[in-house]
Amino acid sequence: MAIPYLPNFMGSDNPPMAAALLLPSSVPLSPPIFSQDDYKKAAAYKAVEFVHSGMVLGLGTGSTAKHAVDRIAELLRQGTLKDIVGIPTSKKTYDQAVSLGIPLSDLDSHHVIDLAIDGADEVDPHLNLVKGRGGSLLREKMVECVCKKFIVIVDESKLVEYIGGSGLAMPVEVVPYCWKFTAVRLQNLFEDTDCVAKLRTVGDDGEPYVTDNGNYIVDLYFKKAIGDLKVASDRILRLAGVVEHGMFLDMATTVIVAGELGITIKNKELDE
Ligand SMILES: O=C(CO)[C@H](O)[C@H](O)COP(=O)(O)O
Repeated sequence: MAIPYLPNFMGSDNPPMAAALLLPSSVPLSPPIFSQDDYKKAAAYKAVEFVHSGMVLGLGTGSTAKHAVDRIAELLRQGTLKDIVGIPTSKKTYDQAVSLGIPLSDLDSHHVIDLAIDGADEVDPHLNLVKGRGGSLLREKMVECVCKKFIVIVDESKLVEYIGGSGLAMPVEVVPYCWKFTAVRLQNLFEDTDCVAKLRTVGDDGEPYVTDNGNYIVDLYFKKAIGDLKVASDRILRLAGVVEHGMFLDMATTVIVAGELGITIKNKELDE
């Protein structure tokens, strides 16, 4: 079926992806609609092409990374990949990988990781990221900062002009002790951007969301750009009570973006 403007991830070099994205035959020849999840899957499958047998792999967290973990498991089952060791970045990913039979380990046993694949909430033109809207930023950062290669997989909705530019949360993991005090201090750090700090909650009762590490998350909402990101990062990390923040600066080596026009691969070394 020739569909003129199908993105290039439908190419014959990737039949599984093509199959995954083909619309059912009952759908008429009106322009095919690809969902955001189709794009996430396309980016994830493309990233897994960079995985080789024998690698130690950082396994990301979230709805995009989940597709990559599924695909790695599929290639292991097929025997196309062998001797993979996964380092999961959350309990959720750990559970998914265990259920799929991916051999797992941790940072205590593997201090260097060959490749990590993970999603992101925002990607700026310099490949700086916001991560952690899924709540796993601490383990993600611990794993992804020791990777030789860190491939970020996103659909095009995650591209922003500047960090914070989506108007959505920039998460900060904080210890539960006197979190209100820490939230106020965080908000005050960025008062010139009319920043609002909010505790992340779950359920109707407003119970605090608790991370895999037993901490809380304070989400920061910026109304404008926060300026020098390294300075902002240092200021946040200097606050006692802060464990880690969701800005991943200068960490991604490659970003794979899937969208209406197909797949774009941005490499740090080429773009900087
Ligand atoms: O940082 C993350 C989890 O902590 C996720 O990678 C990020 O939230 C993107 O998630 P999704 O792929 O579901 O859009």
